[in-house]
Amino acid sequence: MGGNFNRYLEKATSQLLLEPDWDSVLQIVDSIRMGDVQVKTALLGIKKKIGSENPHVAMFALQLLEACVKNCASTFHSEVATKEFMEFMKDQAKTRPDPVKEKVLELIQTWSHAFRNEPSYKAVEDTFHLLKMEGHKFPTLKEADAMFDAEKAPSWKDAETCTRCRVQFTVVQRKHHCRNCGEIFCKNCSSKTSTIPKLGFERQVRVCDSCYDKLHKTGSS
Ligand SMILES: O=P(O)(O)O[C@@H]1[C@H](O)[C@H](OP(=O)(O)O)[C@@H](O)[C@H](O)[C@H]1O
Ligand SMILES: [Zn+2]
Ligand SMILES: [Zn+2]
Repeated sequence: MGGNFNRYLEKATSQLLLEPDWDSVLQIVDSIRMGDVQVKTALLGIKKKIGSENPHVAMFALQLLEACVKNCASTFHSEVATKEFMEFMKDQAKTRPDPVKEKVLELIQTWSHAFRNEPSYKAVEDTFHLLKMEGHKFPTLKEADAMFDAEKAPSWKDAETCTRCRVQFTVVQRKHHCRNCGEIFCKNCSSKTSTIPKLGFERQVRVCDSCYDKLHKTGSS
């Protein structure tokens, strides 16, 4: 699978392109969402292309990064919102000429707005404020660009009894977690699986009975 990713990355950031190769971009987004390529590996590959001396390659890589942040949900966001990656983006903003510099500033501003309620993604906001303080000119924020689903999968709770039926966990009565609410359940109360696209789970993952009903409500309006 990784091989596919690299092939599409080369295609999506080829210096011969006159405009973005959106097919390859979508293939890359899919392979990240399906878990065919590790998020860390994908971001490392994109980062190398952003750092390319060739401004066309760098721009296509930034547009690819923008699409991945918009469509790959929280697993990808948490890799982008790290101090290391934001340090890299800050350096790009300070050392590259336009249009690369302008695109980097635009992305940092958009993400800072989109992640404004996510304390664990603070590195983005810190980078935005720092560059602002240094006097870098940011383009006008387009709210629409920041309206992607930045919802994060909930962290898993721990307890000694099932959240739903209160049965005591033992060496045979094992603990299980619902990926949608993060609560802890016995096997009986979490025997269903579901995809959870809004949290980036494209494959069937374990969910508790009430989350299953919420995710699959027939929408009886
Ligand atoms: O089977 P164990 O060795 O107890 O380990 C448990 C499984 O890994 C569960 O995965 P699952 O939710 O996919 O079942 C996880 O939710 C629990 O936290 C773990 O304690
Ligand atoms: Zn139970
Ligand atoms: Zn649940």
